[in-house]
Amino acid sequence: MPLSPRPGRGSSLEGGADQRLFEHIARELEDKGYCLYTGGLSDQLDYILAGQLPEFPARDFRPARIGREKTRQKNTSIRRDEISWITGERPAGRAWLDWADELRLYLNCRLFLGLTSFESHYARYGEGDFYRRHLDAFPGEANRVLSLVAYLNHDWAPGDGGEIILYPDAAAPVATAPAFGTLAIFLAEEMPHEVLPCRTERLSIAGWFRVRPLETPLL
Ligand SMILES: O=C(O)CCC(=O)C(=O)O
Ligand SMILES: [Fe+2]
Repeated sequence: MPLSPRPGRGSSLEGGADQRLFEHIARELEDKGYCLYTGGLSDQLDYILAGQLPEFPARDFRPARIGREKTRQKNTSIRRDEISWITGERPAGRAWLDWADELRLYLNCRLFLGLTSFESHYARYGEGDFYRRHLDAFPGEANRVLSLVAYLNHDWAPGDGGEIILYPDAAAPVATAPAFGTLAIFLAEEMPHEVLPCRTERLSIAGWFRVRPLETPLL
């Protein structure tokens, strides 16, 4: 399915509706170190995210691992999802990477973050799957700086589990259901978080803005 900008509505590359969302994210990051956004998507982002579902690549999912490069390992007591890296070869994935790049440039201007790249994968949690409390980056490694998760689950019900819980340093934990249109953005080195066990399939895209390019290929 081709996924070019929605006809007649303007590309997000031209700026527009998403600028308000970008500014909201910047403010929340400044204030709290995270943003859990449930405020409604622009037409463009709604279209981009809805476009991922038909492309959800059924065959190249593989069990997620923890750690990076030499220390990478599968550990199903910590993490049970399956992932598929987004390479940008397919139109929906490309549109998502382009959108994330606009956000990267905005946040660089606004918060001087110096983000240089973005890596992202689809994630599929099956019934009973979870991701225990963790950080997305080891402090001081100057690697993954900002995490971005977009949820793709229409009709997510309260009993379906799968909430993401953020654990801010100086405030009570916050939980959000992985409903379609919700975005979670948080500082990767500073925000412990977890995914509670799911009672049904849970689809998402997770990505990380980095301050230096990948040294080894994605596995
Ligand atoms: O899917 C989520 O809500 C968060 C996933 C996550 O923490 C990760 O992939 O590192
Ligand atoms: Fe994480």
